[in-house]
Amino acid sequence: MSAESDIAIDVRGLTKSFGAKKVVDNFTLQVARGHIQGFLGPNGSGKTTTIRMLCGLLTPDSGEGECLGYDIRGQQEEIKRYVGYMTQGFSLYRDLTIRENLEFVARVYGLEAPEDAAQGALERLGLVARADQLAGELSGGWKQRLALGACILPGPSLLLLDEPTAGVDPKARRDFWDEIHHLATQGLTVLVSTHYMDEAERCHRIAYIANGRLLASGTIPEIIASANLSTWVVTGDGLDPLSSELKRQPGVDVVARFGSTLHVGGHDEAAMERIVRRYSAEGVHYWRRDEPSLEDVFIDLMSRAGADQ
Ligand SMILES: Nc1ncnc2c1ncn2[C@@H]1O[C@H](COP(=O)(O)OP(=O)(O)OP(=O)(O)O)[C@@H](O)[C@H]1O
Repeated sequence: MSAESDIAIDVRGLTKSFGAKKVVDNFTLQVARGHIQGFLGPNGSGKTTTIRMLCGLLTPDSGEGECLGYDIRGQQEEIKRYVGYMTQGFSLYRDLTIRENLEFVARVYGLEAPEDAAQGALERLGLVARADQLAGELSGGWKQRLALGACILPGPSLLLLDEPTAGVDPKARRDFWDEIHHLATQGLTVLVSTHYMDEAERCHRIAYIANGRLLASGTIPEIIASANLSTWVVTGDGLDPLSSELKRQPGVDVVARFGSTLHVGGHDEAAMERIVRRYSAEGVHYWRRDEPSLEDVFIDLMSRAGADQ
């Protein structure tokens, strides 16, 4: 890193349009070194576009900032040297073995001893026993792990991971996240986009965007507190008709089904209490006050933003 700053990402007012559509709108974020920053938002909300601006692959229409102390507008080459970017479409050569893939990537990066670098990555990722297996034969979870291994080969200071675990099974996702935490304890900063709530909960801080706008940012308790949502958990029979009915009630902002429960929330606490009293009196359902979950808050943010998902 060029500057001895504790801040790895520091961007202000990033804005980007494609044609007439403003895809990222006045995006501001700071990420401390060694932190895992989660990046969430509905499909098409501008996460990939933001990530591409952070690493110098795309120039913002307006806004400014530094990544690893380098100017995102003028020092793109320096940024690329110290950033590992795992794109959504990250692909490996299916017909090459795992070792050959890693050696190939090491050569592309111009590393001095590609064989040694590949061997180091194999050991670090627990892939030594599979080194001679074709990458095309790996399960989804191992493929992503290999992709992560390729990203960290040149020793980046910052990892930008764009939905790295999409479509990967829960066990493999947990393993992948153990690896991310391991890398962060070694001083790497990680910004990772995801749609999974359990992954969001493993981040130090979260940023949530919809329609290109940053709607919430902070630790999970901070985001939950700032949502100011009074939430009840409802159980009992006939939750689907109840859900449809509640969605039409003024004062109810969130109605979401979670397994055999319904989460119901609103910003107007008095209005919510009136609704709860009325429905509780019917004696059909059991209403219990609870803290809003992170997912409740995101559902609320999304509906308020009018995001189409
Ligand atoms: N090069 C481009 N030209 C035109 N439109 C683009 C381009 N890149 C992205 N877009 C549009 O910008 C919007 C935001 O896309 P982006 O990929 O940044 O969202 P995202 O949050 O990463 O979505 P997802 O979660 O689906 O990956 C989308 O409507 C997309 O179609």
